[in-house]
Amino acid sequence: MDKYINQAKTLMEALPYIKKFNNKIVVIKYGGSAMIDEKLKMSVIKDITLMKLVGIRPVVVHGGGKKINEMLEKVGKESLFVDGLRVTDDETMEIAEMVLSGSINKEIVQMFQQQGIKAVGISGKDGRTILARKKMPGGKDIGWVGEIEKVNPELLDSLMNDDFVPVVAPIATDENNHTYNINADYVASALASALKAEKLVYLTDVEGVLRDVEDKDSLISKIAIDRIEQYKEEKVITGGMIPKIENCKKSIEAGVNSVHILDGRVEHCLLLEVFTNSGIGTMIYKQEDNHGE
Ligand SMILES: Nc1ncnc2c1ncn2[C@@H]1O[C@H](COP(=O)(O)OP(=O)(O)O)[C@@H](O)[C@H]1O
Ligand SMILES: CC(=O)N[C@@H](CCC(=O)OP(=O)(O)O)C(=O)O
Repeated sequence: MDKYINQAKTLMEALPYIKKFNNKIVVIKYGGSAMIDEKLKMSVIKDITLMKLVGIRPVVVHGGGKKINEMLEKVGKESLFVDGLRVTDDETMEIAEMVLSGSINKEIVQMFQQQGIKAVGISGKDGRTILARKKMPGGKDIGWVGEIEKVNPELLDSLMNDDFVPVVAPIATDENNHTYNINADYVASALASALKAEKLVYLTDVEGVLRDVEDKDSLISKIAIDRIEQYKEEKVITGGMIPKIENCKKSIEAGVNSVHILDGRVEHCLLLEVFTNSGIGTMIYKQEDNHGE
């Protein structure tokens, strides 16, 4: 009996959130480092399924950096990164596209379909959803790494209007049809901004932004966007966290209501974040909100 009372209580707690998010777009960036095993992957998909069933419009952007590293290792290639971005030569580009658009994208679509949810997998190439140009971080040439020039949300809108969950791989083309590898954190942020999403959630393999990466108890639960540069200079934020946090800032500035970095390895982290008051992970906010840190 107690079990049912508790379930009813949980449902009552979630109801205002269900209403608040009805028909709103939530962009979920599912990072490769949080794709650990089948059980955990399915648990993320089930949470997104539930969000969809209560009327939220989820858009999934996935990464797959870890799997690309594994495939490169198989062909004897080392993975090199500059500020969290993969140095992408011709061969790396080919492998990255095969892994992201071919393998991971279709696996996620298949998992949604197993849950009875309509899903379509695309990359930024499809419907010219993402137009890219070459990115040169600090003037450095790191190969076929793209910067997002423009998002055309037409295809995503029609998929959502037809009740599909769009699943997006972070690959795009430029005007000359060159293929680019784009860090999925940038894609998630650009789509969230273009779609005027209510929420952008990054699922990764850490509790959130940590003051000390080695100490999981050093979580910074709230970060004002004007503190980000300082954290970068102090080397609190390094590697794969750089693209994530820079993009959180961009989305907040573009009007996305809230941006969160969560540990995708925690079961039901998405439900906890979306449907309860007790947020987990790190929330990025605008200075004037005066949330305090
Ligand atoms: N201050 C920080 N707090 C948490 N993680 C950090 C921080 N600075 C760097 N990182 C690194 O960022 C990684 C997450 O980025 P990344 O590996 O690219 O994940 P994803 O595949 O989810 O995009 C963490 O595993 C951690 O090693
Ligand atoms: C340019 C660049 O860095 N592209 C990324 C794309 C995949 C990605 O972003 O995967 P995660 O989200 O799992 O890190 C890469 O090649 O790893």
